[in-house]
Amino acid sequence: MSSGSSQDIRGEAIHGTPRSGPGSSLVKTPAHLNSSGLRIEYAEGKGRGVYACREIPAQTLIEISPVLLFSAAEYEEHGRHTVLDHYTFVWRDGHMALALGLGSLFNHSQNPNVSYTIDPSTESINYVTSRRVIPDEELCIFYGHKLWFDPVGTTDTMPADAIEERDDGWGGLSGVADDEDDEVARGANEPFDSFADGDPSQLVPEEALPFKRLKLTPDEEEEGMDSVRTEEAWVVDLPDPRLAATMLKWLKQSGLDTLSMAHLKRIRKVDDKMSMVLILTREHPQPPAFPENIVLPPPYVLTVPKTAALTMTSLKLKSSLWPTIYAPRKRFEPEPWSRGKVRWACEAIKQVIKQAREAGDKGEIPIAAYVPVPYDEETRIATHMYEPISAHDTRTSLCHPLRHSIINLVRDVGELRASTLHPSSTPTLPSTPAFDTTSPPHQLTTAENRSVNGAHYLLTSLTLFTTHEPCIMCSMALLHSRVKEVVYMIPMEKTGGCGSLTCVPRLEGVNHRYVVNVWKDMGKEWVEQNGLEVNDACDA
Ligand SMILES: C[S@@+](CC[C@H](N)C(=O)[O-])C[C@H]1O[C@@H](n2cnc3c(N)ncnc32)[C@H](O)[C@@H]1O
Repeated sequence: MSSGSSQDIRGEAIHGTPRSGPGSSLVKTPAHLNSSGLRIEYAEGKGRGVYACREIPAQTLIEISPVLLFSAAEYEEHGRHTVLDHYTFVWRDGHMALALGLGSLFNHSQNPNVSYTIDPSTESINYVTSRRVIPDEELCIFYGHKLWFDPVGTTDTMPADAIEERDDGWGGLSGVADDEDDEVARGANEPFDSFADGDPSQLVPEEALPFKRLKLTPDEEEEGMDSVRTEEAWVVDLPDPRLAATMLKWLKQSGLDTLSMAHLKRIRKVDDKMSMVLILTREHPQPPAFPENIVLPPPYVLTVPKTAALTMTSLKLKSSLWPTIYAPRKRFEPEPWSRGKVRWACEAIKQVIKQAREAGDKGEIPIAAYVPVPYDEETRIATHMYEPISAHDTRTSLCHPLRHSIINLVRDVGELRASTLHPSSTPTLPSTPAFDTTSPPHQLTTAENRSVNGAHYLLTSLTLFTTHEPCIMCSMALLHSRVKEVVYMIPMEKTGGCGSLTCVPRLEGVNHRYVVNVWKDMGKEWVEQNGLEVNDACDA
């Protein structure tokens, strides 16, 4: 597993000296209490292995193994000269790791039925089935191409390049998918059907989802003074504490009591000295003028925190500038997904790919977007979405640089919903091509306008799937549309507004944030084979 060169030790173990390494079959295998229906058994020519006692659906979390970490030096000096060399692999920061529990007993297969992700925060590895596993089937992971033993198993045909590079230890496991990296699961041959069976109400563990959710809010918040965000405000000293009530009343009446300072306490008391923060200088560049009956010293500018304190440490730091409100935020807790909902997403992804391919066949840029009928009944009723809607890119056919699939779709969905509320208001829906330039739009009456109330561009509560990452323009349009969630497949390094170039819903100050889910990386080859490759400068 390690990248050491202790061939002799490996050789001894592989060829089976009892108790000297993996593969000794002189000892009975222990029972295992793992509740996922796994057992340990000898696997012909491989030593112990992990087997399924019953059928296990795809994407089931079957084991969480804590790991023991060794420093690189400790490992180099001791570990690698022992049998541990068969079991340890490269972790992060140069550490070596030994999986406890069942983790060290999964054998290698070229066609694995189990994938794994490391979780550095709990120093553990999660093992998830990448396809349906039948009773008594051996559960195997993929160690990588550089093996240090001769793999056993009919399907384990070694690629030539792997044979050449064989003595590199458990290099493959150094490629364990790290949840901070993108890879979610292996077994990419069945990318969209792994959830086809199993209980639809069963919740899917985060690491088994076929997409990765982008974090929209930072976890760490201002734990050092240099990271505290500040701005300037007008402050006045109150020589007489009784003036505080009069001033508060005046602030309210004069409209200076704005929400932008809700994170600050109005009054600061240091020893006997009382001061009051009045207004941010960006909102009021000049010092506010007090009414004649209130006699106070002139206001002065002071640096104050820009936001509330999320942690006790930041409260202490911020309050040293000005008393600040403590408002611990719930960490970003993503909504759990059930197998049924993942299945729904897989179907939507298949649809959007189909639409994009068809667009490509017609000579358009092969990018499409799709809003399926919402998964749950409640949202279907609330949104009036009983038909899926899709749109593709029409920049080529309409010779118009703004006809991106998402812009087309936002308009189509919005208009469909507006027409559901007011059938007379939008007579030509959904429009294909998405921008019908021939028929003039119906002019809404004032009353219609009021009750449609933005429904003609709103995607509130809906999930939008797109083949390619939305560009910044489209990401902004999605923000205005109040879409709930966006799922995309192909990141757009040069133009993407949902994680690549920037992440619009993560920007400070935006008044709506939508969830962004990035489908697991299908690889460049897959993109090419499916006709979804677009010019680097193109965006969705
Ligand atoms: C992490 S251990 C796996 C558990 C091991 N079979 C045991 O009994 O402890 C890795 C070792 O298992 C053996 N092994 C794993 N997969 C194998 C395979 N496909 N064919 C042959 N040996 C295998 C090799 O000896 C390897 O060094």
